[in-house]
Amino acid sequence: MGKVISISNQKGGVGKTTTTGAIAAGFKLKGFKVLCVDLDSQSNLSFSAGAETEDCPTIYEVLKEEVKTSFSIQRTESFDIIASNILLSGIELEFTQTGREFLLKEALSSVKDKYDYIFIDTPPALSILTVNAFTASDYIIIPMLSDIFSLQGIAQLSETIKRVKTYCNPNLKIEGILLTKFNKRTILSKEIKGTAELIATELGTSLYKSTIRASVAVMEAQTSQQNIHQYSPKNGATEDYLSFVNELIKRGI
Ligand SMILES: Nc1ncnc2c1ncn2[C@@H]1O[C@H](COP(=O)(O)OP(=O)(O)OP(=O)(O)O)[C@@H](O)[C@H]1O
Repeated sequence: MGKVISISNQKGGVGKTTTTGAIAAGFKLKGFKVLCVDLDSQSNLSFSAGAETEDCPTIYEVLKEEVKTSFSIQRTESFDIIASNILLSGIELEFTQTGREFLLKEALSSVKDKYDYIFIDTPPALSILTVNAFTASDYIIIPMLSDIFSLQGIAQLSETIKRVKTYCNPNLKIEGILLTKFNKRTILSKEIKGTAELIATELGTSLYKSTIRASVAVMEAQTSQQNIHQYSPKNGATEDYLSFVNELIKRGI
């Protein structure tokens, strides 16, 4: 039975999509069966994996129960993926029925045993989509930018996780916090790590030993629709993501 892992932070641009794609491709490289679910209506993960987002079944049709989950899965070089579509942005108003928090969990139940890991890229908001992701997940990984503004909004994220644990998914666990675009060489880096450790403790989790450095190769790989491991295997950020995958495996995720 596949483990389900949400990559989440309601702040935009912190590296959720990049981290989802890089670790999913990293786990696949190690021989695991991997599925990604793009729950962000911007469809960046779908695009960067080279998946179709128009004229094909996406997570939108799956959540609306118009297609079977298995029919929406696309096979790409990087990993299998259920793509997203811009229509997802209107879902808050469309889905008003009781039990709407469980739609994704139910949709994934029929394909869970075909995969070792299912990674969910979540939108930059604490919407019904994020609640669906948390309800369907075993773990949450929180990517965080190495700046002081990252503190903002953590209380709301923590509150949402607590509510999902109480009402929808008591076994949900925050696996850890990952510092992204992190520059070890700056004078501020120690201070930022200290702050991130404090946030982690407050959330009842820990800061990962691995950090991800900034590199132009990340954006170049996404633009050329390749995963970072294919695009630039010797790049520093690629090495960082591989050590992160190894750290996750060591932690028994
Ligand atoms: N390690 C990195 N080095 C350089 N650029 C990066 C790195 N990680 C992410 N980026 C770039 O930063 C931008 C935001 O990253 P990403 O899309 O992964 O964040 P996000 O949290 O998913 O954003 P959103 O909230 O909008 O969905 C992208 O242009 C991405 O290419």
